[in-house]
Amino acid sequence: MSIQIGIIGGSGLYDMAELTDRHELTIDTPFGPPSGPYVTGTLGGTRVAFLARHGIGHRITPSELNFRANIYGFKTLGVERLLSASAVGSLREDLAPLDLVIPDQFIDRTRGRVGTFFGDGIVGHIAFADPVCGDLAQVAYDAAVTAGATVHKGGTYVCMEGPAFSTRAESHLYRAWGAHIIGMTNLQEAKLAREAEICYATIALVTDYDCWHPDHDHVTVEMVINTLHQNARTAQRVIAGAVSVLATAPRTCGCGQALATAIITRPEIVPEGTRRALAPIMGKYLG
Ligand SMILES: CSC[C@H]1O[C@H](OP(=O)(O)O)[C@H](O)[C@@H]1O
Ligand SMILES: Nc1ncnc2[nH]cnc12
Repeated sequence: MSIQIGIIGGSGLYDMAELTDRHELTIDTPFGPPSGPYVTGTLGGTRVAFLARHGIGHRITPSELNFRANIYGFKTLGVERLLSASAVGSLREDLAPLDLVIPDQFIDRTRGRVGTFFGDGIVGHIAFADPVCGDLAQVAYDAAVTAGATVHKGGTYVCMEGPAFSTRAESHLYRAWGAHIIGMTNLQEAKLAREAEICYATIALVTDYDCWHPDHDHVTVEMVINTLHQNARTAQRVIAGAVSVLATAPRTCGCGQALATAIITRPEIVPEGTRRALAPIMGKYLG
């Protein structure tokens, strides 16, 4: 049975306790293994698939994440809308720890990560001016308001390579660029989800003021995890609320047709192996 809603949990969100009728699914992909098993289950009456981004026990660094495999796995399950939850540092005074942000832009400060399904004989270029699905972001925002969270709609997420946190000079630079929050994981996910014609939006949980703020210590993992523990219930309520709305809201955005104008390679010259590997992602365009 196809599962249309996916959830990818980041630091501190390794499981969804409310999931009932749970099954673990190990999915192999042409790009290697995803971060771990997908947990399928029912959340408030709706079937969802959950994946812990960094693996069980948090053992995969942001640079080591197999973003292609993670998105491919969701696609093969039938996922059309993917909600991410992520810990972020704040680059603005008014975005305080425990606040939520639903970002709508990214700045890519990663290096050498694979962030596309294209290659190996097929070339395509998706539009990425608006990297987040506006409809899904609105649902996430509304769910956060309903859950009683302090939530900010929109904002620019700097995706840095890590795993070390930023230097103070970098932190000030990102502020000067007008960015709002910083993390290490969302950019490639958003790109690959778009290529896979999956709606993507992220619920960013502010855990710290990074290192620019004169009145706050530099960021530590302990600080991040302590804040996440305080916010875990809220995050789960927001996700559950969003899922209940998505369950009955038809998909009317353009994400499901993102590849319709993107592929430039003549279908008949796409190598057989590439065609086979990409069948779940773009088979409908390859004849
Ligand atoms: C544990 S602090 C740094 C870590 O937290 C964020 O992870 P995620 O986006 O998966 O919640 C950040 O991107 C870093 O990977
Ligand atoms: N300050 C920070 N920088 C990068 N990733 C983070 N995740 C949580 N806080 C962060």
